[in-house]
Order: sequence, then C-alpha cells, then structure tokens
Amino acid sequence: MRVLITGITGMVGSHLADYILGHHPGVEIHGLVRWRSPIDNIAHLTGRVTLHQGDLRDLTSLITVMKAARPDRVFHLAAQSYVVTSFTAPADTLHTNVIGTTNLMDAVRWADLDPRIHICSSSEVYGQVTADEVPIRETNPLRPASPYAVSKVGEDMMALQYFLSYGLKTLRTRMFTHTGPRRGDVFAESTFAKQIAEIEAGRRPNPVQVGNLDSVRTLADVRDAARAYWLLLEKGTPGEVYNIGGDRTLTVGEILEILKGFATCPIEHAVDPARLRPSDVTLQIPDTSRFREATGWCPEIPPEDTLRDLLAYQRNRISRS
Ligand SMILES: C[C@H]1O[C@H](OP(=O)(O)OP(=O)(O)OC[C@H]2O[C@@H](n3cnc4c(=O)[nH]c(N)nc43)[C@H](O)[C@@H]2O)[C@@H](O)[C@@H](O)C1=O
Repeated sequence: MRVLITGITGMVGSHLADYILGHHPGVEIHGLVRWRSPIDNIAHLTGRVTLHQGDLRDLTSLITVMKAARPDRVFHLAAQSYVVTSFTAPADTLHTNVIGTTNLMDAVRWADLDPRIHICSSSEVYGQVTADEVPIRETNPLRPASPYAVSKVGEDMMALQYFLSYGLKTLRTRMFTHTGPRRGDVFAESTFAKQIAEIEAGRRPNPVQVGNLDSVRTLADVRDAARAYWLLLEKGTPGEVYNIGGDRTLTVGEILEILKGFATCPIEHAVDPARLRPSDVTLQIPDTSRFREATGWCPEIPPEDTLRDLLAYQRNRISRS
C-alpha cells in the first residue's frame, strides 16, 4: 500500500509517519513538502519516506506529486493551523486551507486515482458553544468564530461536496485539541512549555507570558491522534464526518499548572494583553462516540504524560540551540 501525507513535516504528519513505520512496515510512505519547509521533525525518517516537493496553492505541482506517488490513501494534514495568524492573514488562511484542499482533491481527479482521503477539519468549526450544547456532536451547528474556523468549514464542506458530486472517498475529522512533542511553538501549551524550559535554562526571566487561561479544552496526545487517523481510513465510512478528541477536560490554566509542576525551579506567570484574541472559543468538549463506534479507538496517553513529553521536547531543543 502507498500513502501520501501532506504536512509530513508538521507535528501530526511526522507522528503519523512514525506510527505507520512502527506498525505497518510494508506501507510505502510519501510526503508532500513545501519548498524550503524546515524538515527537523522528519530528519530521523531520512531514507524511510519519499519526499515530493509541491505546494497546496499550486495545482500543477500537486498533479505531478499525485502521478508520482499514486497513493491508495491520502492523509491531508497540511494547513495554516494557527487561529491567531488567521486574524492577521485571513485571505492567506482561506487560500491555503480551502483552495489548497480543493487543489489537492482536483489533483486526485486529474491523476485519475481513487484513494481514501482523510480531510482534517477541526473542532473550531463549532465556534462558541453554550454549556447546554456540550458535549459537542457532529450535528451541532457550525458557528465559526475566526477566519481559521471559516477556512475549516470551507475545507470540510468542499470535501463533502466532492464526495457527493464526484464520489471522491473523502472522510472528514473534526479533531479537538491534540498536542505533544513537535507541537509548534505558538500554541498555548507549547509556548508555556518552551518558556518554562527557557526559564529553567536561565535564558529568560520569570514570569511565563500567557493569554486567556479560562478556556476549556480536552487534551489528546498527538500519538493517539496519529493512531486515530490510521484507523479512520481503515474502518471509517467515506462521506462521513467524525469528532475525535481526548476525554480529560482541563482549563488552559490547569494545563499551565501541570507544566509548572514539572519545572525544576519556581515558575510564575502573567497575562500579556497581546495574547488575548478578538474572539476566543472557550468551551470545547467533544462527543466522540461516532468515531469510537466506527473504529474502536480510544485515547490511551494521559495529559500528564503528554505534557511531560512536550516539556522534555522543548528542553531538548533549547539545550541544542
Ligand atoms: C482544534 C484546534 O486547536 C488549536 O486551536 P486553539 O484551541 O486556538 O489553540 P491555541 O493553543 O492557540 O489556544 C488554546 C486556548 O489557549 C488560550 N491561550 C492562553 N494563553 C495562550 C498563549 O499564550 N498562546 C496561545 N496560542 N493560546 C493561549 C487561547 O486563547 C485559546 O483559548 C489549533 O491546533 C487549531 O489548528 C485547531 O484546529
């Protein structure tokens, strides 16, 4: 079997490649890499995966990649994924996520292939929900509260439309917060871990700079997420959409406190007004029963282990820089 992973240089894509190599050694892995993308997260995979240069914004490049890789399965994980950047660069976010996904699906059609395609939507599509609307089911209303969320609604709906109109075997996930080693520095738990590691190393003074600590999230481990995505294309139904997420509910402040508990020195924190958003999504608790029933998946790694590993990853990066 041949798989193509877009976003293979990112946190989830690199862990998915690790998972496949570890559990399904006969699978041939191809990865889409944007020109000049940093490849630190997949340096350890050299010689074990085939990389193809291309760009989601460039249909011609995607057709060339599809014809070369000829995947049986496509995991589309590449995206502009940072909510805050979407407020400052909304058009860029829409282009990469909506047009880029459309280009990818068109490339599959142009190359005359019929793979199962994982389209990675997001819990952000549900936007701000009220207390009586949780746990969030796939049937909850979509009320996107950021340009990023709008882009994921567009990506999600284009995948549905290509299934309905052309029979493309798209399966959509709406993943809730997931993290672990290789998480981008900008996200909440990752910037906290990075700042703590810098304070421990004497590279920055206390306090850790934070934004809104009251948001509620469930935290899934990226390695559980990678296993979920594999199971999705093994056992899921084309045309369907599935919520996926962790089962421990924490405020962002509680996540910070867990990380502080692992620190080797006292850590303080202070709110930086620049880290507050024009609108924030403060309550995200999923109902993942549809996905669990379809695949048998459930999360295995507790948030404490995830956050310990994330801090270890940030410490390691700082010690090497
Ligand atoms: C499922 C979804 O998950 C992610 O989106 P996100 O939830 O917006 O992620 P985040 O880590 O940027 O914010 C989480 C919460 O934490 C608050 N917060 C406090 N203090 C800081 C802070 O200092 N930095 C950041 N970034 N957030 C902070 C912030 O206001 C928000 O309420 C992406 O993977 C996205 O791609 C995705 O699809």
